Amino acid sequence: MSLKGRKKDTARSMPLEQPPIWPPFKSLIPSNLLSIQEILTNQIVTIPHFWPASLCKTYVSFLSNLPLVTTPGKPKKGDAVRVNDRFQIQDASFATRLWEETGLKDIIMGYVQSEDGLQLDGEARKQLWGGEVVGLNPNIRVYRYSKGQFFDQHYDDSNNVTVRSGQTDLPVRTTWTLLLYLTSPASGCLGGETVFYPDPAIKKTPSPEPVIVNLEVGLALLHRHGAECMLHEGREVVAGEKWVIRSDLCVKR
Ligand SMILES: O=C(O)CCC(=O)C(=O)O
Ligand SMILES: [Fe+2]
Repeated sequence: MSLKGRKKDTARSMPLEQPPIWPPFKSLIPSNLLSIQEILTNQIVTIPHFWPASLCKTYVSFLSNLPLVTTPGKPKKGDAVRVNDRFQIQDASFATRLWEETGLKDIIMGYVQSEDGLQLDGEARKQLWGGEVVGLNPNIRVYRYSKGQFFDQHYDDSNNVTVRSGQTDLPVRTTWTLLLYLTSPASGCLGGETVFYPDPAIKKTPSPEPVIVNLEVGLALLHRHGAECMLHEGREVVAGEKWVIRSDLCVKR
């Protein structure tokens, strides 16, 4: 499919809002016990148990009190249909905390590497993440999908943003989407799986089976976006509520 005319997940931001006072990251498991699981080569990985269930629960309670905004009825031309409630904030400080204080930086950068996960050397790591990773997109999005809500098929764009590094603002580019699931069937949420649709290896031949990522409390899902993004969707929630925190991996420009 050509890049033109693709349905996009646009993330128009509303700056000037005061960031929330996010709860502290309690009871995280040590980063050397986290692993990167490959779901689809070069496209989708997961980090199981990235957040413990207790922290996810704390966050769902906290996020429920934020001013979430329900999707405006009709999407703008070229935008995907997203039917959910969203809170969006430019919060460089939270993005840095999420990157540095949760073990994410350690495992993405390969400072720690568990035996049962994806093993990468420096070059392979750079190839996979699309450059030299420097942190997370300060554009933080929180989604709540109630029964009947979904995110229709779309592609995620790569964006040029800046991340704070010490005293300077670094020009960066987003390369992978980060989705952190806070709910799952274990917490009463049914449906809502994130589904990816691979293109056929040879044009005009049947497409491979979709890749379904099931919700798991505390699981982080990362998928490549931009020009090599796979068509994907958030399936309709059929019971309970699906809560997700979204950011993106950023590499140096
Ligand atoms: O909620 C999901 O499972 C998918 C979210 C998504 O595709 C997005 O944020 O761009
Ligand atoms: Fe997406």
